[in-house]
Amino acid sequence: MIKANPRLPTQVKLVEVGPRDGLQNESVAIDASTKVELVDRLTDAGLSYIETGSFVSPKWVPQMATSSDVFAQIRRNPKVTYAALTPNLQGLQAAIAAGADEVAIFGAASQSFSQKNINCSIDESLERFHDVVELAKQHDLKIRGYVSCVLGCPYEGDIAPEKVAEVARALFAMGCYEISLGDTIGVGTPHKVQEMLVAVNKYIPMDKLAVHFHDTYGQALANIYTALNMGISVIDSSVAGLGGCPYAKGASGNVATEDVVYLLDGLGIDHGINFDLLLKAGWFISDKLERPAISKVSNAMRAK
Ligand SMILES: CC(C)(COP(=O)([O-])OP(=O)([O-])OC[C@H]1O[C@@H](n2cnc3c(N)ncnc32)[C@H](O)[C@@H]1OP(=O)([O-])[O-])[C@@H](O)C(=O)NCCC(=O)NCCSC(=O)C[C@@](C)(O)CC(=O)[O-]
Repeated sequence: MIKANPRLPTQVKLVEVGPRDGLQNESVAIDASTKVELVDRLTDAGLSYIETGSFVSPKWVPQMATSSDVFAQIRRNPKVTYAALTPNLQGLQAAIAAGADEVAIFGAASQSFSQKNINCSIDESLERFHDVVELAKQHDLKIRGYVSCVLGCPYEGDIAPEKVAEVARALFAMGCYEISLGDTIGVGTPHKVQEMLVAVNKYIPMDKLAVHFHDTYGQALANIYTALNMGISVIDSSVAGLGGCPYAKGASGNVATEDVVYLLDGLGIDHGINFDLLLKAGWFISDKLERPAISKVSNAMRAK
């Protein structure tokens, strides 16, 4: 028996982004009750962190307009964190009213993506986030930070690792307890991931970083394996591989939670997920969307 690689973590936390990142780009309106059932199923499957919705402008992302209803109707497990994305004070106030356990602010390492996604420059976004963080702290809410386009931008192409490090550092200094590094358009490959993580790690310890890969070019699992080997132990993923960003044309879904769990099982890394219930949650939402999951593992298991 080959010994486990000592550099790999023994335990990984999965941040389930399916109900938010996964569904935000769906063009057909999905009713709140379907989203609620998805979140409840993910809770039952053992996910400890579920990004349940976002409080953004309904004109910009109509699919998330039902987030308050979803938060009101989910069956909460006190051990689970039900989180929401909040771009500004208005969003934060709505998230507080809805009872979100945690919030996330989301910036970008690309000037053009920042403008398209949240209608302001990177510097303006950091100023805005500062106010959000201050109010969240007053409410004892933990804040997660996202940096998008860490390995490429749909408008600008390559992004310098130093730029990613600069934005991540600013969010961390502001008070985000963890920074999730997003390959929004899924163009990254392992060496680029390494370079980017080394740059960010100059300012932020690995145990305060998470990775958020989209699988557009089929590189997500290779990138995750690279990140695990570098000491990352928090991974964002989306049940059934749902997802795509409305402001990143051609970007496909997040890496599927099912695929990540299968990888972790093969590496002997603990994750706390009930694989069978996770698969069923993925099949539930895939049936609702009337298409197969974007997950090789999910589809292979369903075909058995
Ligand atoms: C940031 C804004 C609001 C700026 O949008 P804006 O138009 O500049 O905002 P504004 O402050 O000028 O307000 C304009 C209108 O929006 C309303 N408004 C203003 N704020 C809110 C709010 N929070 N909730 C509800 N409504 C809001 C506000 O009330 C007003 O309404 P009106 O008077 O015209 O009727 C807009 O650009 C927006 O909502 N963007 C969100 C885009 C988004 O959600 N993108 C997807 C998430 S990011 C992502 O997926 C990437 C990630 C995180 O997963 C990681 C990765 O993969 O890289």
